Amino acid sequence: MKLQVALDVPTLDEALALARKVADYVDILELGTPLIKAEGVSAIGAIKSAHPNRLVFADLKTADAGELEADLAFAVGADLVTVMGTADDDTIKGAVEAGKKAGRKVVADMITVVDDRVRRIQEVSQLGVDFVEIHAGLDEQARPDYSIESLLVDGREAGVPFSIAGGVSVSTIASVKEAGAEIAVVGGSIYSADDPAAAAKALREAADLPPVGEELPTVGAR
Ligand SMILES: O=C(CO)[C@H](O)[C@H](O)COP(=O)(O)O
Repeated sequence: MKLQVALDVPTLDEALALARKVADYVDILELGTPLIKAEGVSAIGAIKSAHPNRLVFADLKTADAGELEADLAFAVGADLVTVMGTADDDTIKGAVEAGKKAGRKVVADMITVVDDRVRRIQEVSQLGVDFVEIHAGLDEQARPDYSIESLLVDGREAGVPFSIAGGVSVSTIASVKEAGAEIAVVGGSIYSADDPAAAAKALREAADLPPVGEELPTVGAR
């Protein structure tokens, strides 16, 4: 399993500073959606230039014009982009097409509630995304009855490559790995910590992950 940090901070300067602190302990650096909205896609290139041997994940959460938006992010250095798992099938196919052209990866973000999430996960996988992010967003996490467990249940059942995002912490990351996730995505547990580097290191240790290598990590089915 790989560890992905979500740089959910509002400015590029803060994202660069946070990335610098945690880069030794994470495989993937994610530019959160608010950061991309605030700073534009050029921020993707800035993070990639600063960390060429880390995968850079652009959390575009594309809802329309899949090929166009993915093209924009790949052109400036994104290794992976997200498209909404509940977007129109043609939007997802467009993003997949952009991924094929660029030789980069496309992730379907399953953040939106759907009646049968496992079925939709399998459908988007068939549309060609590299993996799905089974995800409870910040608003869903804020509900008192929120538990990460339902994400893990669906991941186990879906039978396709997946990542998990939704308040992953040092106390849950081992269960994320045990469920078979390829990637654990961690935002708040790292960026809200007094010492983000120590938090990222502790997450790695809690999941018994090997040290981050010098090579660019590989993720996804192809
Ligand atoms: O995409 C996101 C919110 O939409 C977050 O980046 C993702 O949920 C990870 O952050 P956290 O660990 O705080 O949930």
